[in-house]
Amino acid sequence: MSIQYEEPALARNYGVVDSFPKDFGYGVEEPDIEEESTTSGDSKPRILLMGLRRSGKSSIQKVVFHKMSPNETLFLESTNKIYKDDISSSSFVNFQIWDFPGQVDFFDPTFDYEMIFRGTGALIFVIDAQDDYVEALGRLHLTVSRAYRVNPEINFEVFIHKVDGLSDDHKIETQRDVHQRANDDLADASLEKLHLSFYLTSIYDHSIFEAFSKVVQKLIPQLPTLENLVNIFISNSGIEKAFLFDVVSKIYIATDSSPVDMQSYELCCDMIDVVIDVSCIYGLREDGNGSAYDKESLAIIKLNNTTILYLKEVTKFLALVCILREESFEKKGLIDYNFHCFRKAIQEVFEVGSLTQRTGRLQPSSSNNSLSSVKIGVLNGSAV
Ligand SMILES: Nc1nc2c(ncn2[C@@H]2O[C@H](COP(=O)(O)OP(=O)(O)OP(=O)(O)O)[C@@H](O)[C@H]2O)c(=O)[nH]1
Repeated sequence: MSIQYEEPALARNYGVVDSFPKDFGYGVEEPDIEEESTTSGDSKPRILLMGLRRSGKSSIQKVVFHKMSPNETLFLESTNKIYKDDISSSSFVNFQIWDFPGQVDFFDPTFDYEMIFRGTGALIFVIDAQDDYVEALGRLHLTVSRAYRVNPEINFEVFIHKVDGLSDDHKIETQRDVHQRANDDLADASLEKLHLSFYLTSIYDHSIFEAFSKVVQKLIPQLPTLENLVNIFISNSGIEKAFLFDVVSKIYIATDSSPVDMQSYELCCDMIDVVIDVSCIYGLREDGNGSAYDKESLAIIKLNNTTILYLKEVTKFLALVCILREESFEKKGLIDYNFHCFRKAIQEVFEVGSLTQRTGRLQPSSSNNSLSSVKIGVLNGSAV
């Protein structure tokens, strides 16, 4: 069987945010896979999307990275080629997503799975939870065991998908059952060391963005540094929760160490949508030029429950979105000063535009992971 590879034809569909600058989005033409295999040492880390036909792989990719509305996915045609999508979303989230057709036989001798798995950072296996998943579990086992033998460093992620059709009890029961059976299969094959992570996902809510955020975070070696920086920033600024967002995809690449609740995450995602929409309509220059998101991007929204949402640009692709109480916002000068220090530290950690990656992980070519240069003002609420 010969496998064909397809480049994204016109994948830059931002829907309502059409006026994002061209270089704001995702996707650069990639060389053919054959070419890449010869230079696999410096190819971008890959996230593979695998699973049975119609499990929802293409929908996930389109909704998360191309702003397709969930309803539009009803009209997606079946994928019959490997579809490579280059996600150059920010200076440090820099990877390719490969969407595999459901009917691909990975174990066909003509299929160079060794090359594919060798350069892979994460393998996402999508299981349709609304369907009978026995066959999917068999395929999951075959796929991950083969991939693990080639590259034990891969993160194996299982999306129990389309859970929008399931009641809460049914969701939990399905997750427990899938978890149990998949791990039993691994134990039978003496592959206990192979770790699978499970997520309940749907394109009809924010769960797919949250799951993807966690998958991507595992590929960022600087994650502990980023989390530390967010922690230092919020604890010295009276902020309750903060997310460092990739603005286009709404994936959060880091947050503070308090637990993430879906409502806060959704609120922050909605804020990004509002800010970008308003900016697209009213923020561009009269000649239509300019960017909907730039160095000046800043928004403060007061909710009717004494909560404040605060969004500010960090880098060309990243925004910090914070949730805080109204009384903490009285120390706005302190927050602004601390934010200034935070932004500087982030920029030092990731020298903009100078990313290289090795071993399937995302790496900056030059980074300063030291927190020693971070100065944060904490003088009883007054800015320093
Ligand atoms: N209810 C529900 N339907 C979904 C969800 N995600 C995808 N779908 C639907 O599932 C169907 C198949 O989606 P695709 O994305 O084409 O599936 P695929 O896995 O890429 O399929 P192949 O290309 O054949 O391998 C579409 O009709 C989608 O609208 C979801 O979260 N919930």
